[in-house]
Amino acid sequence: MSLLDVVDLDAGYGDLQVLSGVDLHVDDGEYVTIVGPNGAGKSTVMKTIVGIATCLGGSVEYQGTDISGLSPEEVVRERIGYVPQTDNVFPTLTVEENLRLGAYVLDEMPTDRKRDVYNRFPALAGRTDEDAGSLSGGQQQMLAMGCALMLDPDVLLLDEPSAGLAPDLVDDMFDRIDEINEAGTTILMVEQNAKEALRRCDRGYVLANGENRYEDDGDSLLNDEDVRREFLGG
Ligand SMILES: Nc1ncnc2c1ncn2[C@@H]1O[C@H](COP(=O)(O)OP(=O)(O)OP(=O)(O)O)[C@@H](O)[C@H]1O
Repeated sequence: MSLLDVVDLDAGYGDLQVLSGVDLHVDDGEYVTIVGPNGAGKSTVMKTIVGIATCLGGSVEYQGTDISGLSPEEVVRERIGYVPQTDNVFPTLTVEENLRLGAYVLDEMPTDRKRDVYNRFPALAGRTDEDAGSLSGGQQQMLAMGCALMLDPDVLLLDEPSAGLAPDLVDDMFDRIDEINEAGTTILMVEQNAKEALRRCDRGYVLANGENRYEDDGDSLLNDEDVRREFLGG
């Protein structure tokens, strides 16, 4: 049993089926990435795990329990953190207010977690009372991750964390993700920046047309001639 098991998953939006028979697993402590072309269904895998997209068949199991019928709020209570690709902070609320909302399902604001988030992302610590919308793109992405980390998640789902960042910030973002994983949080990440994601992760999946195409450790996928030709631009 893995920490997270996606088994023969069919999923989509309403009647529209996007995923067909997707299998994926993430072990405790692992860093797993999903890559593939635009529209492959990568984000839909994440959205199905967190209860936003519709599971039409198969299952999502977390610590051996089927969670495919849970609402997004129930999934968060299972300590599955999720950072969507866009609109992942409230721009008119302050940094501090965003972090409080990250912990909204908890009965009490966890002060230790907040301190940990500020230690991890010092750029946020000096801007606690500023509106999230006034932060740079990179800082907003860090705040979005901070909100998810407020729950002390066992696993963090990251949907294209490098999207929209200036090139010099992309490496920094990947370094932060490495640090979060090294501190013990399991990572499942979707990335357009496929080469860098595969370099950083333990294992990767290539999805295309809503189906599994390749699965291997990151370096093997990076060095696989077919994967390179079909999906990594040679
Ligand atoms: N809310 C939605 N309602 C209906 N169809 C959707 C919705 N979100 C995504 N889709 C469709 O599902 C398919 C897969 O989209 P998805 O966002 O999962 O792909 P992706 O691999 O993450 O691509 P990208 O890299 O472009 O984000 C696409 O055809 C997309 O148009």
